[in-house]
Amino acid sequence: MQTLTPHVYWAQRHGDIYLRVELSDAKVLHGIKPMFLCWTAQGHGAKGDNDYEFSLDFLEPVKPEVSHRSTQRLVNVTVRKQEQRWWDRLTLQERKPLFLAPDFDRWLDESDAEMELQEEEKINKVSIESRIRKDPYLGLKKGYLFMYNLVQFLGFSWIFVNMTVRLFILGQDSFYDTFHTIADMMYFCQMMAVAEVINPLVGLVKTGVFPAMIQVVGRNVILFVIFGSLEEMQNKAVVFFVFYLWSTIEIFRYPFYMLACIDTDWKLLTWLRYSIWMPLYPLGVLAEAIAVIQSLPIFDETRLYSIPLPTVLGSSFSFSFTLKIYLVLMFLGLFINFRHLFRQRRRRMRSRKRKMN
Ligand SMILES: CCCCCCCCCCCCC[C@@H](O)CC(=O)SCCNC(=O)CCNC(=O)[C@H](O)C(C)(C)COP(=O)(O)OP(=O)(O)OC[C@H]1O[C@@H](n2cnc3c(N)ncnc32)[C@H](O)[C@@H]1OP(=O)(O)O
Repeated sequence: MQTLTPHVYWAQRHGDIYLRVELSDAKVLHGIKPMFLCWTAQGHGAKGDNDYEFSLDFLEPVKPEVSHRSTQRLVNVTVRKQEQRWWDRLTLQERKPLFLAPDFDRWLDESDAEMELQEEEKINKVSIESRIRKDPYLGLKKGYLFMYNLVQFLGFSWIFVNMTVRLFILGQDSFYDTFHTIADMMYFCQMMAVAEVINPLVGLVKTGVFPAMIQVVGRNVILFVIFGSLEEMQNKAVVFFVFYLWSTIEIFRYPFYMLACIDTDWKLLTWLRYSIWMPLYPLGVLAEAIAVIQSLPIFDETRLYSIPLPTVLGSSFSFSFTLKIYLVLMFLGLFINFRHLFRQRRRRMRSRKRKMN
């Protein structure tokens, strides 16, 4: 038996490549690399029973999984593009291989394929919406989330505006009594923020519980344990930076969520929600780390939260040791949440790009 090349017909969509190979009773083997497909089969083609083979150097990378569907007359091969993009041609080399021809049964030009994509998206949206509509408590859930976000937005806006005005009027002096003017409102907002761990837990919002837990536990340790329980920390400038960094993101995040509750999306607000965390988050963690470091000697001196030990093991177990471990956890938490937010941003921006197309 000699190895022959079968006739291959191709067409594309934004996400897929369709290949139709004219072979019957084919037993297929294939190998695929990011930009290369090697396809071999034993089957019945134009020249009878033979080994058939072809290879393609793709114009752009494709995914490693290939799906085959053999019928009595032909083999349909679907290859997924790595990026959802229209290709100018199938192969890397400009000259089309002789065995390859357009599959006019499936052929669409770019604008028709876009229309097909939009139709599919519309159908998906309708089916998702009809599934959602089945939830009898949806209105109640959205109402609760809207009110929660509104209250948080008002709280953090009060904090942000108050601190900004005081900064303009008092300059650096405002740093030192931030805690006494802002703490009550911050206590209120951060206690409410515990709901952000509960919401995904009970399925009210579709996001991970762990990132929210890191965020809420992380902030509340700083607020209640470091600032709240040590008077010596309360008139330090670091309180200003921690509170200012926290409230800056929240005056964008909560209105973004409020709009999401009423299925509205403002481009600039979405961009701000998914972008300004990039400088703010590391700065926030840095400010929090400075607060923890400044509190270590105070905990050592006051022995607050120290655990008394039997005399053979020393006098007591200082809370500052726990805080040193916590410092390491903070940077681990920063890494986990930075990655989470980065993924959320990419997902959001990608879905926006698709909507615009
Ligand atoms: C287990 C305990 C371990 C303890 C370890 C302690 C380690 C300590 C580490 C400390 C690090 C914390 C540092 C931090 O305090 C510093 C700062 O905050 S500095 C200031 C800058 N900070 C930020 O930018 C972070 C802001 N916070 C957040 O973004 C969130 O809290 C976070 C959990 C990090 C991410 O939020 P989420 O996962 O919810 O992502 P999305 O916003 O994209 O939302 C996903 C979808 O859910 C919908 N959603 C979410 N919440 C709501 C809501 N309240 N109302 C309505 N809808 C909501 C949202 O619309 C998205 O929907 P869709 O998918 O349809 O777009």
